Amino acid sequence: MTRRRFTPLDNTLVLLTRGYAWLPDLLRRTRGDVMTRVMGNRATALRGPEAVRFLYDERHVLRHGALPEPIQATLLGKGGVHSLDGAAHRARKALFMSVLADPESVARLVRHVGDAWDETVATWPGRSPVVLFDEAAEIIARGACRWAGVPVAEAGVKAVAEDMVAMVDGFATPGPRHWRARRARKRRERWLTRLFDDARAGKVTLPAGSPADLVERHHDNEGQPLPSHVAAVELINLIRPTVAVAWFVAFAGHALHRRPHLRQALADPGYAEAFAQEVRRFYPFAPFIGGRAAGDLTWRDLRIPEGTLVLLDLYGQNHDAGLWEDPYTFDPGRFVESPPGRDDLVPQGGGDPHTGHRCPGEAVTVELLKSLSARLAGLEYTLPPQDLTIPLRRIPTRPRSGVVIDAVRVPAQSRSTTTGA
Ligand code: HEM
Repeated sequence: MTRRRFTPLDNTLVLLTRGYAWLPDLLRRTRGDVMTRVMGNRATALRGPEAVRFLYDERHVLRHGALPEPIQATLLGKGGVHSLDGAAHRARKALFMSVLADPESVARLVRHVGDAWDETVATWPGRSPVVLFDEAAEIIARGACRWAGVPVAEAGVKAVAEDMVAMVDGFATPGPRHWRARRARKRRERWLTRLFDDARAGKVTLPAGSPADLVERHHDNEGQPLPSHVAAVELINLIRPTVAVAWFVAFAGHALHRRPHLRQALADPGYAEAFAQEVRRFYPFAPFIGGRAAGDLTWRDLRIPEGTLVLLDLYGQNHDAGLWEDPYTFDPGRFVESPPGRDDLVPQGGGDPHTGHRCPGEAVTVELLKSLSARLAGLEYTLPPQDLTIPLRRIPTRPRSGVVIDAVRVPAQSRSTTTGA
């Protein structure tokens, strides 16, 4: 019996209205054997660890030309690492790995963000209620700019945080959120292009060894330095997704509200790590990734013509009952004894980050989330009545209220245990 479903109608509208449920529903209906159309392109969708290894093999799927213009003009920028293949990609990726796979560099970032958290949280008792999502974005932006070697006046940090959030928030939607995202990207690319131009003209000095300095001095696979505007895109590719960890911090606040008994356990770094992994698995963030078939391919009994958009269902895989027991239960315990398998847990893509497009920022994400979740759990606060629903139709989603916390108290013990952690 042939099960293949060809759904000839363009699915873009369904994607926009179903959000995170779109691909999981489609794969369930077609039992994983589907050809459809998205944004005018022939597309198919895969899921599971084997599919990860298939898709992240460059002989099968390439990225060049796969990114729609609205995503480049908001989330990712043009000319950056996301759209490269082959030797050009590996050379650029090495730059990111040199910054993000170096434990000392990650620890420096976590320290900067932790210090920014402690400075800011000390002001919360005097100004609560506060919105956890907004505060986390600003705190992380302050720490990330200090770490990256990007000079920002204290008064400018809020605007940087808002622009980084806007680029992420508006990439997958038409309308005002999308136009805000385009304006934010233009503004921040102009800002950082000027920084690189000034550094190259000797008007400013980037702190030696800082991420900004490493981007400025990077040479591509043909021995050429990055043009200033591409350097700006790549520096934003370090700052923007770091600020995006604020989404996970808001989700951590949501999880701690639903399961207050987990608070104490977060003082144990091993448990905090399991908690961070479960936040990344359980809560919806990146729905899927994709590229174009490099030639005519066969995946199991599915024939995929050259040029087809091949999507990997990240959200569906992180909730696949074949991989996870009780996938819709939030349970950090599942990661206490054993860390997640490389190609099982895929909130930030799969495969090997050195050779493929998997996110190079997973260590940063997990370490920041561990540190900030433990700090949050160490505070005393209440949640006033608010809308904590997480709409699955909205990409990217978050608790509608942003997680409002009130009557914040910073216990003396929490101040001494979190400082410098
Ligand atoms: C907030 C949590 C994060 C999420 C949900 C996330 C998600 C992702 C996803 C889904 C991809 C695409 C993988 C693919 O195309 O196969 C990606 C790529 C990437 N991420 Fe992240 N990411 C996060 C944090 C970070 C951080 C903290 C950084 C850097 C500080 C970072 C830098 C990058 C870069 C540079 C790429 C492009 C890699 C390439 O094309 O080779 N991300 N991320």
